[in-house]
Amino acid sequence: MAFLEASKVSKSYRDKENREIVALSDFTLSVQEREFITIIGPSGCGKSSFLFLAAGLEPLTSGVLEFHGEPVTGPDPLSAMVFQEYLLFPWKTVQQNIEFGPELRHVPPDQRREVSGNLIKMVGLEGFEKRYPHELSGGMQQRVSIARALANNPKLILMDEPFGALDALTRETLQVELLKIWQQAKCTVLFVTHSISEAVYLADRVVVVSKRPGTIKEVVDIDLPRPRDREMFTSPRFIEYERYLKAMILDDI
Ligand SMILES: Nc1ncnc2c1ncn2[C@@H]1O[C@H](COP(=O)(O)OP(=O)(O)OP(=O)(O)O)[C@@H](O)[C@H]1O
Repeated sequence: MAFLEASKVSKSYRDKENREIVALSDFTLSVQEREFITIIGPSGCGKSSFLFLAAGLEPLTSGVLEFHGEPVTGPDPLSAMVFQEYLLFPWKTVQQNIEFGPELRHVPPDQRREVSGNLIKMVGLEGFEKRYPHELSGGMQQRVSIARALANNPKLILMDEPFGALDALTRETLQVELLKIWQQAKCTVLFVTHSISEAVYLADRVVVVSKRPGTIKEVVDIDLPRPRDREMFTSPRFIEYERYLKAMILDDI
């Protein structure tokens, strides 16, 4: 049994004139535990919609979607979402933002402190515990968002263009760190991106979604060794994956 199983999932919305917009159709994907999956496709093809369905934040229109063997019917404490906008509480410090989830779950203060201390180390924010979000760069705020998501010890992390708003260098640094965090946290990641190189660099498998209504065009295994390093970006195999994926997306626009 797959860890996350989508079988013939479809999702429709209604626009203001009550016309149906089919965002996803016949979307079938099996994700295994601890896989790193990236999802790419043309703008508006339903990538974010799929994450929202998997997070239980939107109901499906038809099909079957199961997470750890149970139908997804609403938010699950074993999954967490990270968005492009950092969505931190501006009135809370780094530490308080990270401890928010455990606090809601009535985890005692000393245990919460331990959890946030470990995560602050993991995401490289030591020394910034008492800072407020407005005192941090975009990259640091996104580190806090990732730590906050991890604070509930999720098994599945759904990331919607998390590095989309960051400058190129910060983005590269966070890609490297995310892979380390993923390996340490032993979780499964579904990661939506518009960047083909980011998709290849991070993934075990890249899911290519067709233009709307989004359906899976192809799932490409990324046969590059781990741990990944930046040198790979210029390797012939990496460039070949990029070229192949780009052609597939351009073919659809
Ligand atoms: N809440 C909503 N109500 C109505 N239509 C919606 C809603 N959410 C998404 N849509 C529509 O569904 C389609 C798929 O949107 P979605 O955001 O999932 O695509 P995407 O591939 O993530 O796009 P992008 O790459 O531009 O972020 C789009 O046409 C979008 O306008």
